[in-house]
Amino acid sequence: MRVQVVDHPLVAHKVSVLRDKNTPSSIFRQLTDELVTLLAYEATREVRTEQVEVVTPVATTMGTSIAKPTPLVVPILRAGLGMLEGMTRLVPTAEVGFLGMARNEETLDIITYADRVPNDLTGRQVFILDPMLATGGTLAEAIKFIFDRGAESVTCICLIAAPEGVERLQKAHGDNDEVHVVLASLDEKLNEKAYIIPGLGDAGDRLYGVTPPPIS
Ligand SMILES: O=P(O)(O)OC[C@H]1O[C@H](OP(=O)(O)OP(=O)(O)O)[C@H](O)[C@@H]1O
Ligand SMILES: O=c1cc[nH]c(=O)[nH]1
Ligand SMILES: [Mg+2]
Repeated sequence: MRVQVVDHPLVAHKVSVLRDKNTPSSIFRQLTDELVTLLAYEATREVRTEQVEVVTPVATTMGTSIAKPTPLVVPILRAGLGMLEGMTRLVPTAEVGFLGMARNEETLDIITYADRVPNDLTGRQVFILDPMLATGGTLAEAIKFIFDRGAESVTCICLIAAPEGVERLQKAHGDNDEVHVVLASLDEKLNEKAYIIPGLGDAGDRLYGVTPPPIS
């Protein structure tokens, strides 16, 4: 497993505004969208391509095209949905599946409440979108879910991670070279409620302005 923290002043600036508790949902959504595009640029470096013939107005040349099967993007509902548009803007030919997952805030167990992902992912490069990697429970489960359907590789694009979550993924997938995690920030730690410190609070609530009932 490879972990990459994107070290760029624009990323650092936008993450700092996201963290601010006074940043309203409208700006939070916009910054999330912008950050995904910056992270996705790095995360897609190894996307499979093929050579194609291109006829310019003056010559014929060989060009590069994203190969089939096209990348599959999987946002983890709810918060990952805030990252979808930024990703598909950068990779418009990508296909999209959806996974609804929520952690029970008491037990920290993960509940998968929606599976809208194709059954057969044989040979596919999959990009999982979720802004927060806290205990790592959600992503560990999501990565396993995607590989169980036959995917070739999984790249997770997250905004903020806790070291505890990265360690959990290392334990689960450390020996798999086909797992890649791209982050905007690796924070200090988790607090006693498993929230990332300093973090930005609950990403879903901040994106959409509401706190849904607990899931069980
Ligand atoms: O690493 P973990 O400890 O599993 O926590 C991270 C998960 O928590 C958040 O989702 P949440 O369960 O709050 O659902 P939501 O997106 O609907 O708010 C976040 O978007 C991750 O999916
Ligand atoms: O800090 C955290 C931890 C889990 N989920 C979030 O949205 N934020
Ligand atoms: Mg939430």
